[in-house]
Amino acid sequence: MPDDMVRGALGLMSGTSLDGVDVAYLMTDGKRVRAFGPTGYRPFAAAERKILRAALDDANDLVDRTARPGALAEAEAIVTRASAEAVEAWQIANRAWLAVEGGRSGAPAPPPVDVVGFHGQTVLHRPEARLTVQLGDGRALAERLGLPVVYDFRAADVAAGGQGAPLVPVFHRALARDVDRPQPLAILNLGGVANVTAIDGDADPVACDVGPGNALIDDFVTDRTGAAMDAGGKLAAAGRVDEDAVRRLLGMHFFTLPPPKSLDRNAFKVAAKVHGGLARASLEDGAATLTAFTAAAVARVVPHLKRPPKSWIVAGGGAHNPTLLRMLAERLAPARVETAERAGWSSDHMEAQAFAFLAVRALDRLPLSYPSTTGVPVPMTGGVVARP
Ligand SMILES: Nc1ncnc2c1ncn2[C@@H]1O[C@H](COP(=O)(O)OP(=O)(O)OP(=O)(O)O)[C@@H](O)[C@H]1O
Ligand SMILES: CC(=O)N[C@H]1[C@@H]2OC[C@@H](O2)[C@@H](O)[C@@H]1O[C@H](C)C(=O)O
Repeated sequence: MPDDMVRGALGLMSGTSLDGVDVAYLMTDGKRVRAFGPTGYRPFAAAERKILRAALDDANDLVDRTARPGALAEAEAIVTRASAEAVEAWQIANRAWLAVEGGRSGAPAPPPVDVVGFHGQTVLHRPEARLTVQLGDGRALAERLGLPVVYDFRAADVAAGGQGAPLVPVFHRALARDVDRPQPLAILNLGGVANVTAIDGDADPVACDVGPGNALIDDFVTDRTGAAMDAGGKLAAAGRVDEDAVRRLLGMHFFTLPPPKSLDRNAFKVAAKVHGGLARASLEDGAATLTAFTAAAVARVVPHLKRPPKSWIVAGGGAHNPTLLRMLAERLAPARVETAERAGWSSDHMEAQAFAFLAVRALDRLPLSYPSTTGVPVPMTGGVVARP
C-alpha cells in the first residue's frame, strides 16, 4: 500500500467532560487534510454518565492498566457500545453522502470508511507512573463494525517515558499548513483541560497541556447552581476577577515547568478551592476568577516558548464562551485571538477529527508524538490496530 494513500477515516472522541461521543469524518493521507466530512454525536445517558463517574473514582487506585475492577468493566462496555452506536448512526445518517463521495473516483469505489480512530474514555492519566488508561474495547468495536479500528493511542508514548498527551499537535500542524496566519501560530484547545500547539515554520510543533480549561468553571457552577456550565460566560461577565487569587494559583509548580507536560482533569481542583477564595466568593465573582485563571494559565505558557505566538486559534467547548475569549485576548495582546470557525475549522469536532487523522498515521506507522510534544525520546508512532 503506498504510504501517501488517501483514506477515509472516522474519529471517535469522548472527552473529560463525560458528555458523550463525538464522531467526525476526514479524508487524509495522514499528512494533509484532503477533506472534512459529516460529524455526529452520541450523548451519554444520565445512567451511563453515573457509571462513568464511578469508574473515574475506581480508576484512582489502578496500578495495572489492563485491570477493570469495580465500575470499570461496565464503563468500558458503555464506552464501546456508545462508540459503536455513534458510528452506526453516522453511517445511516450519511448513506447518501457516502454513496456520492464513495463513487467520486469511479468504479471500483474506495471503501468510504477505511479505518476508525477510537480514543476511548480516559479514566486515569499518571504519566510519571507510566500509567494512562483509556476505556474502550477496540477489538470488540472492530468486530461489531466490521472495520479496522485503531485504539489505545497513548500507551506506547507513556511506556517510552512520554507524557502521552497532548496528541492533537500533529493534526494541528496539518491544519496549520492550510491557513494563512502569521507565525508563530498557536492552536489552543479549551476542553476540560486546556492544551496548546505552537507552530513555527518547519520545526516540530511544540505542545503541552497549559492548565485548566473549562473543568474548574464547570465544577464551580455545578456545585453552586446544578447547571453544567457557565453558558455563554454570562456569570463570569457579571463578576469581578480576584487578581490576587489568580496570582496565587499561577504560583503553582506546574506553571514553572517548560513543555512538554500534561495534566489530569482534576489537577487544580483542590488548589482552586484553597487559593481561589471560592468559598467566600459570589457565584459571579467565582466564575469570573476561575475564567480569568484559565485565560492567565494559557498566557503563562508564552514565556516558555521560543517566540511569542503572533496568532491564536481557539477550539474546544471553551471557544463558545465569549467572556473567556475576551479575557484571553486581553492577556495575549497584541497577538490576534480568533475561534476555529474563523479559520474554517470546527471547535466542537477538532478532537474527533484528530483521532481520525491519527488512525491513518498509525496505519502507516508515521509518528504520532515528538520529543517536543510529549517528551518521548524520539518521534514515535503508536496505537493498536484491531482488524475484524
Ligand atoms: N455555550 C457555551 N458557553 C460556555 N461554555 C461552553 C459552551 N459550550 C461548551 N462550553 C464549555 O465547553 C465544555 C466542553 O468542552 P469540550 O467538549 O471541548 O470538552 P471535552 O472534549 O469533554 O474535554 P477534553 O478536551 O478536556 O477531553 C463544557 O463543559 C463547557 O464548559
Ligand atoms: C490523558 C488525556 O486523555 N488527556 C486529554 C485531556 O483533554 C484535553 C487534554 O487533556 C489533552 O491532553 C488530552 O486530549 C487531547 C485530545 C490530546 O491528547 O491532544
